[in-house]
Amino acid sequence: MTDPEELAEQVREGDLRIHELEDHTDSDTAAEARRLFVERETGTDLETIGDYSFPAEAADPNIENMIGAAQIPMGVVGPVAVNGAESSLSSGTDGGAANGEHYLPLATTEGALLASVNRGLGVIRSAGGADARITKNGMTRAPVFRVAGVAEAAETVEWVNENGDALAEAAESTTSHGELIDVEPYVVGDSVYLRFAYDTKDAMGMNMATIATGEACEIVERETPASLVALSGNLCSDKKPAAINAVEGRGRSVTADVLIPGELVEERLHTTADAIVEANTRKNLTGSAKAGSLGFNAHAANVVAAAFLATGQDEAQVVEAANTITTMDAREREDGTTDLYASVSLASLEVGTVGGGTKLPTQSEALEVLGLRGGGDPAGSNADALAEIIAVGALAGELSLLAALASRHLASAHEDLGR
Ligand SMILES: CC(C)(COP(=O)([O-])OP(=O)([O-])OC[C@H]1O[C@@H](n2cnc3c(N)ncnc32)[C@H](O)[C@@H]1OP(=O)([O-])[O-])[C@@H](O)C(=O)NCCC(=O)NCCSC(=O)C[C@@](C)(O)CC(=O)[O-]
Ligand SMILES: NC(=O)C1=CN([C@@H]2O[C@H](COP(=O)(O)OP(=O)(O)OC[C@H]3O[C@@H](n4cnc5c(N)ncnc54)[C@H](OP(=O)(O)O)[C@@H]3O)[C@@H](O)[C@H]2O)C=CC1
Repeated sequence: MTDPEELAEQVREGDLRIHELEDHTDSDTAAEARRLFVERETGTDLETIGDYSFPAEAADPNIENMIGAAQIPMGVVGPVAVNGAESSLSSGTDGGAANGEHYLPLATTEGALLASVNRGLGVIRSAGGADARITKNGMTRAPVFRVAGVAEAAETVEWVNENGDALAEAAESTTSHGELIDVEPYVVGDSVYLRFAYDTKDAMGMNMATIATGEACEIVERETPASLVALSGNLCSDKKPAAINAVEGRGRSVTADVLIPGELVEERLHTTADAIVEANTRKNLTGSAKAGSLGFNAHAANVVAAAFLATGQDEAQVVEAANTITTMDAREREDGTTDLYASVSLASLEVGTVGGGTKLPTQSEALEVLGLRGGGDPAGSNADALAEIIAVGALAGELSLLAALASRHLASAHEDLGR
């Protein structure tokens, strides 16, 4: 059937359920029929929501009950200058995945954000670029098992610790890319949690890790007294603020840093290294500690969220992906002037360049702008590079916002650009 009016009427009369439309027609007609139904039920006009530019079929793996698309303005900042081949702060270190200059697409509704990140990136470029490195990589899934008590818990943990190879064989039988890196057991009374960590290469890897862990759980149940209660037991920890991700990492743990000459701070950020350091200490460190914050930064979430929306990452993971500690340090030079050392460390940045939302047409174009669409060579290098570039973007945002605060420009900037 191809008449959206007729299909909408069938939904209204209860002859068809709203999610069954794709069983009777193509994806675009189904979305149109659903839109017509919703328009009539709610007395609305959904013309703009319905005005999307990609075939609805392309979004079949990404959404159910589709009626159209939410359009978020997308801009570009940069270039982001990343010194992947050689460190600018020390010698003889291994290279990073991203190297050179990359334009970074960001999608947001917050005026002044791109201007701010752009300013920070300009300063980083003038300072010779930032270093960025992945220091840990592992996407986690932690099922919870029931045991009778502590004796069975210990028996289960012992078996797991001695049978890593059997667990890896089972888990890796479900994927040609994923590799099981580690299984960390945790016991709480009669519950056993096994935190599986995978190298998921260029995929963010949550489907991959979940499917692989499901397979490994079957052996755990067969070989130990443990009985699976839930494939995710929240020690993973996915889409919740959690200290375990901040400490142990999840996805990519990535750090970026830069040394900015004092005169550049004064010229381009209208303040001094000392003033930025004081703002960082009193705001991002002491203020965050007093607030009981999990992150110790100003607005890393702004860059992470905008990059996630632009490049098709799972937006709910901004919860942990933005978990960042920002440090700023004044480094005195022999001539008596003071440079600014600045860093961000994102503990659990979950990103991919294949799978999930990265395949959607606009998101895939945004990854193309970065030169990072699809799988990397070697596998995993594109997702590593994306993580490093986002980290440098976050560093730029921290620098610019802290400078605006130190020079008392935040309110005026948002009066000018954000209203
Ligand atoms: C707004 C600026 C940058 C002005 O800063 P400025 O130094 O007066 O700007 P400028 O006109 O001299 O330009 C400097 C550079 O900024 C960039 N720039 C400048 N304007 C634009 C523009 N229209 N579009 C794109 N880029 C722009 C651009 O790179 C430019 O260099 P150029 O290319 O000209 O050589 C500065 O005041 C600033 O960064 N303010 C901070 C704003 C900010 O960071 N907002 C973030 C959101 S705040 C928030 O969400 C979280 C919060 C605050 O609640 C968290 C917390 O609690 O801390
Ligand atoms: N299931 C869950 O519990 C959760 C799911 N999600 C959703 O999961 C999705 C992301 O899962 P994810 O596993 O990343 O993606 P997909 O499920 O889209 O799978 C991506 C697949 O791409 C294949 N692939 C091809 N080239 C590469 C490469 N270079 N590197 C890595 N893999 C490659 C892999 O296949 P193969 O494995 O065969 O090698 C991989 O499994 C998102 O849509 C997200 O919203 C989010 C949170 C929880």
